[in-house]
Amino acid sequence: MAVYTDVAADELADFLKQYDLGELLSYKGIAEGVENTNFLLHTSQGGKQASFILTLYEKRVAKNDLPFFLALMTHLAEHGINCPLPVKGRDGEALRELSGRPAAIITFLEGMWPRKPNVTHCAGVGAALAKMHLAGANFAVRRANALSVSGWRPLFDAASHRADEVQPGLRTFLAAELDHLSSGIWPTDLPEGVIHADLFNDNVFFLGDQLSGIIDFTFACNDMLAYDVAICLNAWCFEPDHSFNVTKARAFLNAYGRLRKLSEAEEAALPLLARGAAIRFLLTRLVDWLNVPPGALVKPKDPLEYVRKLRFHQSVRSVRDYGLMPSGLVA
Ligand SMILES: Nc1ncnc2c1ncn2[C@@H]1O[C@H](COP(=O)(O)OP(=O)(O)O)[C@@H](O)[C@H]1O
Ligand SMILES: N[C@@H](CCOP(=O)(O)O)C(=O)O
Repeated sequence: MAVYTDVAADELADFLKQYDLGELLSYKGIAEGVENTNFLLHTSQGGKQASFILTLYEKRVAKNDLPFFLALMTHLAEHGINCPLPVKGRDGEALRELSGRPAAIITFLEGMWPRKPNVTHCAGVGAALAKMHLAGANFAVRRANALSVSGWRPLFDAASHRADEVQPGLRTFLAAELDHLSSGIWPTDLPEGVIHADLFNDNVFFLGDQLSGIIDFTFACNDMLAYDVAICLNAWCFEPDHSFNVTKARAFLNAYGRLRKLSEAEEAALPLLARGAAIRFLLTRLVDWLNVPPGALVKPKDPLEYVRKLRFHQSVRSVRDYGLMPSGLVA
């Protein structure tokens, strides 16, 4: 997250009167993340201190989708996933408005996101992702993925005229990849369900090496479960020098597969899905890189990291390159 919208102390104190959370002791903007405005709140009630996260939903979040995200967190928490819970006001509502933005308070999750993910972290994420997919199976509310194939072209159109400022040749590289991925080869018949769609290391908390919870459901939607796996391969299994770490990938995929086995079709589609996931994050990063709002407290993420990842996936021939023996083959 980041801080795009400022909230004055008296405005926040008034806002909190709608909740049973006690008195506001302090609050501060959180500089991490890029999508929404987040504040850490400390309140005091009956001599006890408590912490909460206040989110003001910004640019990429459609107001109509907010009930989906809030209901999903509640559903997942009720089905054994450690994730934040929306806090309801005295009127029973979790979603309201603050400083002209849709806003919600969620519970604070203990833990730290790993700055340097190791193999154990990757295995923890694989298990947590599979558990989330299973827990989401009977969630009735639906939300289409606005950032799947048909959502990539508008991002490209918004940024392509300046892409070569970021790296010479980037525009042509992106155009060719987009044409390839939108040429009718994107899978349509793989198992679907609720996906997180942004399970990066800054959205997964650990206490030591033990995964303690997952946050940030503002891209969650219904899509192919294997696409979520592909997003995590991108987010967790590359080194800071952008080389692919097959040991991390194997740990991640095996931990996932122990709880939810990938079908042969899902395995076969993984290189393609990983290319799609790479271009999706490349494009949103590129748009953000070129459009930092003046005065915003935000550190845009490097789009070029995803050029290198995408080139790697382009060279992948089968799931073996991700460290897995394809199902159906004897080891
Ligand atoms: N429920 C939570 N508990 C503890 N910290 C949180 C929680 N939600 C967000 N944070 C903190 O805020 C940061 C940004 O949150 P995130 O949801 O990723 O932002 P964004 O809405 O921009 O995607 C996280 O990296 C974490 O440090
Ligand atoms: N994970 C995305 C950025 C959006 O996620 P946030 O949780 O950091 O706000 C990326 O790495 O491009």
